[in-house]
Amino acid sequence: MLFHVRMDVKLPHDMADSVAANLKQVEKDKAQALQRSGTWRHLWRIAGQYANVSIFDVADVEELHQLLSTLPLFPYMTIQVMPLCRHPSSIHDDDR
Ligand SMILES: O=C(O)CC1=CCC(=O)O1
Repeated sequence: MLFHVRMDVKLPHDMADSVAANLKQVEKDKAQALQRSGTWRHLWRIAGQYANVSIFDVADVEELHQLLSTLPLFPYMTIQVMPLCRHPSSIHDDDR
């Protein structure tokens, strides 16, 4: 199942720079591993915002929740999820 996910990140102003840098690095490592495995299909920065739009390819909504809720930045993100299904006019065979 494909899901469109928007993540808005808001780190506390009083978070130490070193803590923030470490969290971002661990998040990056996890995100890149999930991209390599094909689970995190797309990752886009929303221009001008500390936010991203992503496409996840997971078995079901439980897997998506497990994945999102264990991201290192999860406590600092507002997340919006949209389930996707194939558009009848799509020419992309992997849109499912
Ligand atoms: O910077 C973000 O948008 C949050 C994030 C998701 C994956 C990652 O590496 O950073």
